[in-house]
Amino acid sequence: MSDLWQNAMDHAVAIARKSGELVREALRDDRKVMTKSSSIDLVTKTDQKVEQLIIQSVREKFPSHRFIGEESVAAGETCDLTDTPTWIIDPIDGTTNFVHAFPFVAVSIGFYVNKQSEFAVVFSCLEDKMFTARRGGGAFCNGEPLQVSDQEDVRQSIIATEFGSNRDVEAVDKIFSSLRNILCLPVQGVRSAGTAAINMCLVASGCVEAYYEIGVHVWDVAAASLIVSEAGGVLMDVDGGAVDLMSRRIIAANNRTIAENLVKEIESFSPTRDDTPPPQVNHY
Ligand SMILES: O=P(O)(O)OC[C@@]1(O)O[C@H](CO)[C@@H](O)[C@@H]1O
Ligand SMILES: [Mg+2]
Ligand SMILES: [Mg+2]
Repeated sequence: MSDLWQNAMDHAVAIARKSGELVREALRDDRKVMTKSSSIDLVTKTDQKVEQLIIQSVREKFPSHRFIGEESVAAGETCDLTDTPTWIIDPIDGTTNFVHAFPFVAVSIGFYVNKQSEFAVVFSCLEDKMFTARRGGGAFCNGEPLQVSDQEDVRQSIIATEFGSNRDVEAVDKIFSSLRNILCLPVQGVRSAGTAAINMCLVASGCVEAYYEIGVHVWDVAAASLIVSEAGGVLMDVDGGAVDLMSRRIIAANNRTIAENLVKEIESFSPTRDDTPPPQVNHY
């Protein structure tokens, strides 16, 4: 039987590769930086250019599809996931890395229908690694199948996490308290690639056992979630329940045992959800 979304997936791979070329060129010539919500929430013209490139090209081919894009939401678009086919785009996951030429930068494209992930593309464009997954069809890197690690012992694991862009002292204290608990289990190592999408692809590749973070956005994790689950991994909320992509909290692990070990150590908190409507402005 032919795959209903094969055409769309082929387009996602092609446009991610083209976007990656644009990112690589910009890395040589143009890394002028602007800020969004704070002095450490960075954006560049390349983030905006890549998102426009992806949205325009998809719109031409699939005019009825919808979008959730990081830079479009920053510009005031809503962040609602409906049953309509929706492309969830992070044009550059790892903008801070990009600005500093730290070599982990990804273009992330997730595709959802009826709120279910159908396919995913994460292009780690400086490593030239194209991660793909199709629901029920497995996960791949440059065409090679991916499989999570079979490690069951958290003490023999590497755990990835990030510090995010929230510098609110209470949140930072919780982030450090969780990190301290996990380090002292002890685990064999803690790593940060600087991009949620690549951290999750490392879980899918079996290089790290798990990744967790509070503060991610839906566009950081929408694509890589399918890559992890199709590589045999699990997704969980930091409190142990089902993951909710809009909640800004995630554990992506090789198996439930490792994920549940992390749940016990993480001091959870709840950032403002991605699907919270912006405050109403009254024009009297
Ligand atoms: O802003 P960007 O570069 O797309 O997102 C990158 C990032 O800061 O977002 C997450 C936290 O929001 C982190 O996991 C990751 O490092
Ligand atoms: Mg991101
Ligand atoms: Mg981004």
